[in-house]
Amino acid sequence: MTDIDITTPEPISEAELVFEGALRPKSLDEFVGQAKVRGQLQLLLQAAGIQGRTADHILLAGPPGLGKTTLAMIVAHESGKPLRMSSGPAIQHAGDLAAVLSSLVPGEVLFIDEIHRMARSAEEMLYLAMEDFRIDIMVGKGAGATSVPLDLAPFTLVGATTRSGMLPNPLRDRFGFTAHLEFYADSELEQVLHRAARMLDFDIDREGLAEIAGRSRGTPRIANRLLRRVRDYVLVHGGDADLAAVKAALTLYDVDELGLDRLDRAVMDIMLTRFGGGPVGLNTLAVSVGEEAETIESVVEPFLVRIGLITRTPRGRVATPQAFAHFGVANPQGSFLPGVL
Ligand SMILES: Nc1ncnc2c1ncn2[C@@H]1O[C@H](COP(=O)(O)OP(=O)(O)OP(=O)(O)O)[C@@H](O)[C@H]1O
Repeated sequence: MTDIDITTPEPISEAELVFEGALRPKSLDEFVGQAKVRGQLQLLLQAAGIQGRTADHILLAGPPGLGKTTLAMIVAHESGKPLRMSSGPAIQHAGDLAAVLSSLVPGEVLFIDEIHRMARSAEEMLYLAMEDFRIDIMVGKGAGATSVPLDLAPFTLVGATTRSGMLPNPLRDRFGFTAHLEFYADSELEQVLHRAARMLDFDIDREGLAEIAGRSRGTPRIANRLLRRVRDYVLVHGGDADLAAVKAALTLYDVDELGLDRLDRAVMDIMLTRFGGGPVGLNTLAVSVGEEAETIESVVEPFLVRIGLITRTPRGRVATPQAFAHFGVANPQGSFLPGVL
């Protein structure tokens, strides 16, 4: 495993998906953090329950690994309804979507991950389905083609996206509620880790948990993954699972105190040394580090902005004085203050 793998917010193996499944909170009460979103969802589900109808459609927006799939599962669980899972890339034709929609049972929760990557023709079918629980199916070809309306069972759509800006307005407007998931505070990640350690029967002390939380990029998926690597380390080397063991394990995996990975460091290096701190355009940055602009925009940038290493300006991305200080690079705009972070 490389350092890119370990702090990437996407799942990295089948084994990890199984592991995640076991650790997923099953109810809103067990779900740590995102207090505002939790309260909003609770109200929405309770109101639907009182009126005996399906809950409004829900859009979950935010960077990967913050709990969108988990929340979709919780919505189904709390409504006492089955969950059907699909994803944008799997829906490449309107027919793919029609097959899913026409087989839903009443009240079912349909989760579409990466909904911004669905085919355009399917999007249009979804508008009508979301609004009227109905779709039009085209029968025949050419001049003789006719559209046959098909009634659907009422359902709740839960869409997840890392790029809510890429959703067409007519689709976005049809969601009754959009939840913007935020990165987690370190104290919240400590709770996630505490719960996971208990479930894994792994005896690790508070300081150790706090250290893992601080290096997890505000992301529960990464926190749980780092916990597993520390558990491996203690298993192999013996001794207590304490701060020293955590530091040794995470140094081995090249995860620094801020949780930066190789791609983050590559982006910062290019900005600081080649462009003197910027402004640098997104595409220039992506080409310079050999990555997709989408990955830079939805995965790398939000975290670097959040920890204060870069800012977004109308002219491009700009490194902050803290970034120069953290990487020990002289700031052409001002004085060099090592260790400010
Ligand atoms: N609030 C939370 N409390 C406890 N565990 C959480 C929370 N949010 C996420 N997790 C854990 O983090 C892991 C990743 O969560 P999840 O798969 O829901 O993320 P996601 O946002 O759907 O990511 P992606 O969009 O990449 O699928 C799971 O193991 C889940 O148990």
